[in-house]
Amino acid sequence: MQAFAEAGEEISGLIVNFLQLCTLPLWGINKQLARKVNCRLAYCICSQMVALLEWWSGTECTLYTDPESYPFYGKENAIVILNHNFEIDFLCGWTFCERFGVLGSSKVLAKKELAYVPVIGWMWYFLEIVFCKRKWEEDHKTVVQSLQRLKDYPENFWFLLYCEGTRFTQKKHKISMEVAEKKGLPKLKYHLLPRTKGFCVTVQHLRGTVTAVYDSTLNFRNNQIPTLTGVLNGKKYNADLYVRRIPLDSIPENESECALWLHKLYQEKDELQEKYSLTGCFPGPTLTPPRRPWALLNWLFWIWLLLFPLCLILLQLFHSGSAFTVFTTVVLCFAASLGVRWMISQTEINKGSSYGNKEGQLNNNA
Ligand SMILES: CCCCC/C=C\C/C=C\CCCCCCCC(=O)SCCNC(=O)CCNC(=O)[C@H](O)C(C)(C)COP(=O)(O)OP(=O)(O)OC[C@H]1O[C@@H](n2cnc3c(N)ncnc32)[C@H](O)[C@@H]1OP(=O)(O)O
Ligand SMILES: CCCCCCCCCCCCCCCCCC(=O)OC[C@@H](O)COP(=O)(O)O
Repeated sequence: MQAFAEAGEEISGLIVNFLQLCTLPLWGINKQLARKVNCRLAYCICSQMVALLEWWSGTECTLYTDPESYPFYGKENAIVILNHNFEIDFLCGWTFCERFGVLGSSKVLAKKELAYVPVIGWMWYFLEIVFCKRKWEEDHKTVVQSLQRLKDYPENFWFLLYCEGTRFTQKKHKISMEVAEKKGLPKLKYHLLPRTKGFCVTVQHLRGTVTAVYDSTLNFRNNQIPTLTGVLNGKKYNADLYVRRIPLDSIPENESECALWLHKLYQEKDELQEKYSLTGCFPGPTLTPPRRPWALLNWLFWIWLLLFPLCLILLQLFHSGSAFTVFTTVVLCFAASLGVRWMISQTEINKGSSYGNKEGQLNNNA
């Protein structure tokens, strides 16, 4: 039955991918309309995952931020900087995007491998997500081109940058601190050394389009180690997100100064994490936006549209008594379920890339 439910979820995503494909002719006629339509279609996919987190697993997401910054959230374009320690950090990010109304349009500087993940990766193609191979010589041109395209984007968007470039592991941390030492930079305890090229080029090319950087730090209470499988199994987590709004004007234009600025920011982020580990909370007031019903309604809509007819088909198949048809259906459902499991495995840190490992330096993304 679980395989059948997972197949249903995947089918809904593939239907949306197909609808996105159907918008291709519109791009030539009215590009801004095509972008808006694709934001709505992407919302249909992302919000199903948000619904799983918010409504199915009941995960609580608390926002720590100052009241003066709060009115800007969702009303401006922003670059979001986030620590990269947890398998579901992107999903917690999506939850806040949903609550501030920018879920369909949210963007990220993502590794190229994710472009090939069915449903999510294909959806990103139509959202004009910026992809990189994490090899700067090859990335520079394409990243700049992709950023330039966002200058006239018709919806407010948040552009997520995991400046650490890869998920935190003890081994990657040790290696990146050796790099820090060689560069004469202070050691970080909770973060990998940030890669500055992507940030500097994003600030440079989105200046005038984006008005602020949201320095964000995510943690889970009581040392929870959240996983996507846990969320799908209905496990409740407690996420704390600290967001500090920094006007883009205050970030240096010069590339080396901009890189130094980012290193200093990560030193401050590290101090904040130290405080969290000592006190179990972030400083300052909490101002958590409530969860909205739209993600849940969209999820229920797809369940109604797909699971009910799929169950009927399944029942009819078993009644038909044709061993071949029953066998084929079961095999197809398990194949779809395996597909979903492979997608989930993309979020697992222990199956992560070798980027940032010493051995991986020669063969970056193997
Ligand atoms: C409020 C919160 C909600 C927000 C949510 C908003 C939106 C949500 C939207 C979508 C969610 C989807 C989530 C999907 C997640 C997918 C994310 C990823 O795929 S992360 C991986 C890809 N992204 C990045 O890597 C971004 C950061 N990286 C960079 O910016 C890089 O600079 C680069 C552009 C990728 C290029 O990388 P490359 O390695 O080729 O070059 P660099 O110049 O950066 O690196 C060389 C440089 O680094 C030094 N070095 C060597 N080894 C290390 C090491 N181990 N650690 C640190 N530094 C190292 C080396 O000496 C060089 O130094 P120098 O520059 O001085 O020469
Ligand atoms: C319509 C809904 C379909 C529901 C299908 C069921 C759930 C399937 C979930 C698949 C989600 C796939 C999203 C992939 C996002 C992974 C983000 C991520 O964390 O990438 C890691 C990179 O940052 C760094 O990689 P590493 O160098 O650490 O390695």
